[in-house]
Amino acid sequence: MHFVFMGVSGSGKSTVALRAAERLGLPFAEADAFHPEANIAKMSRGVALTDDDRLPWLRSLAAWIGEREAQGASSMMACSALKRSYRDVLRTGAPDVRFVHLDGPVELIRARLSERAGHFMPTGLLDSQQATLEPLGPDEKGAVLGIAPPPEEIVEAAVAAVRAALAENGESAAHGAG
Ligand SMILES: Nc1ncnc2c1ncn2[C@@H]1O[C@H](COP(=O)(O)OP(=O)(O)OP(=O)(O)O)[C@@H](O)[C@H]1O
Ligand SMILES: O=C(O)[C@H](O)[C@@H](O)[C@H](O)[C@H](O)CO
Repeated sequence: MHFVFMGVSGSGKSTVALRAAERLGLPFAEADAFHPEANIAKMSRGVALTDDDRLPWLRSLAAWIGEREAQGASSMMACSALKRSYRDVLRTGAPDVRFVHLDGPVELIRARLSERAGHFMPTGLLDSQQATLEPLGPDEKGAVLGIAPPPEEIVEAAVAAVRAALAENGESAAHGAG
C-alpha cells in the first residue's frame, strides 16, 4: 500500500510525510526532488507549472511507486498531487495508492510560506496552487488531515491512519507490504 501526502505548497507535506515515514520505517520520496530542472526554474521565476510540465514528473513518481511495489514494499511520498488527473497518474504505479490531503486555511499556509527560508517555491504561487487544487472525490481512497495543530500532532494522526489502513489490509509497516 502506498501513501501520498498531498496538498498545496506550504501545507506541510514534506514536514509531516518524512517524519511519518521515519516513524513507520517506510521508504520515502520527496516529489520536489523529481522535478526536472526546467520545472524548478519555472516555479522559481514565479510561473505556475502546466499539465504538460507536470505529466513526465508525475510519471516518474508513479514509476518510483511501482518500483517499491515490485519489491513488495509499502511507501510514502510527499507530492502536491493537486488534480484528480494527476492522482490518476500516480495510481497507475500500484494497485493500492492512497492520498492524505493536508488541508487548511490559505492564510495560515501563506503565513507559514512567508516564514519558510531556503526553498525555491515563491509564496506568490500559492493562489495558483489553491486554484488548481481539486480535493479528494468521495470515490478516491484516502483521508484529510487538518494542518492547524503542531507538526508532531499531525504526524501522530497520520501514523495512526496509515497503521489502521495497513492493518485493515493485513499488512504491517515494519515488514513493508507483507
Ligand atoms: N503543523 C505545522 N505547524 C507549524 N508550521 C508548520 C507545520 N507544518 C509545516 N510547517 C512549516 O510550514 C512550512 C511549509 O511546510 P513544508 O515545507 O513541509 O510544506 P510542503 O507542503 O512540503 O511545501 P512544498 O510543496 O512547497 O515543498 C515549513 O516552514 C514548515 O516548517
Ligand atoms: O505541481 C506543482 O505545482 C508542484 O509540485 C509544486 O506543488 C511544487 O513542487 C511544490 O509544492 C513546491 O515546493
